[in-house]
Amino acid sequence: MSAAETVDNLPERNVQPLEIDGVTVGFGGITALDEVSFTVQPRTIHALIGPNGAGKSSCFNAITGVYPVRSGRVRLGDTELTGKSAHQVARLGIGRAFQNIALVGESSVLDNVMLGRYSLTRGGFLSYGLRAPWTMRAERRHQDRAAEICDFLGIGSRLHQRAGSLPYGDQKRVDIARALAVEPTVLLLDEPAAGMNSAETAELAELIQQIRHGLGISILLVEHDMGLVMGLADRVTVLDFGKHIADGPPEQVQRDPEVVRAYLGTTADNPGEKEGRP
Ligand SMILES: Nc1ncnc2c1ncn2[C@@H]1O[C@H](COP(=O)(O)OP(=O)(O)OP(=O)(O)O)[C@@H](O)[C@H]1O
Repeated sequence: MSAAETVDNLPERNVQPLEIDGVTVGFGGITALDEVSFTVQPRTIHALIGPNGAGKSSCFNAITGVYPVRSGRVRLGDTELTGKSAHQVARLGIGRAFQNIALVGESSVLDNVMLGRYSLTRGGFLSYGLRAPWTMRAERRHQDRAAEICDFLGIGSRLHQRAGSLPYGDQKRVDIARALAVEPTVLLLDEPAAGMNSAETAELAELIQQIRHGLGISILLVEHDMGLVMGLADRVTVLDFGKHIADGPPEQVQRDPEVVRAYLGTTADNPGEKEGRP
């Protein structure tokens, strides 16, 4: 491992706009995202909403290099993310917490957060396996940073507990800590409030604000809990059937007739039923 991989020498990061520009994603005959464009401005909380099957997850997967894009571009400032692997995208500053918490339940909180940290090292697990002294020094510094992130998220006292033994809300924090461990300038949160009660959701809202203000990064949020979205987001982008249908501040978007139709949409033949939702 080279000195460039030590914690102090991680690249300085400016928080840049994340630009999704005319992105199309498809699977065979299905167009999951159809020339979608929007920009997440630095240090804002930006929500991406839409009914089931609207293309929100596909959009996250296109940004993070999990799904290939058929056309269009994803850029972070001047840096091209299009066509990069998930690992490269993480290294370039995009952290992602998943809808279904995917922690290694038997491992400690610290070890789970360190999984995010390894994406910052060129050699990854293999170089740690060799256990050279400089590698071990670097690992300690990465562990210190992981512990700092956990402290910031209020789980500093849980570092050595089994991740799987924690209450749901704390497991979500570990998941977010792991995403923050890549030192992102943009954090993608995929339905963070899913499965939470109202008290947990209120705590989550506070946590998201704390991340934005405390770390000064941008947050792109996919969420079905409209109370959370409207209370938190600076800007909201709405998708429906893979298309971008609205964009603006929450109070404007929730009055938009296109958005109301997408959520409450009825067909003339079948009033009261949603139009062809899967
Ligand atoms: N891997 C895939 N293979 C085939 N079709 C897919 C795949 N991923 C998504 N789709 C299809 O793309 C469309 C958009 O799905 P996507 O999961 O992106 O929507 P979503 O807005 O995230 O929905 P939800 O709110 O239900 O999670 C749907 O028709 C879905 O069936």
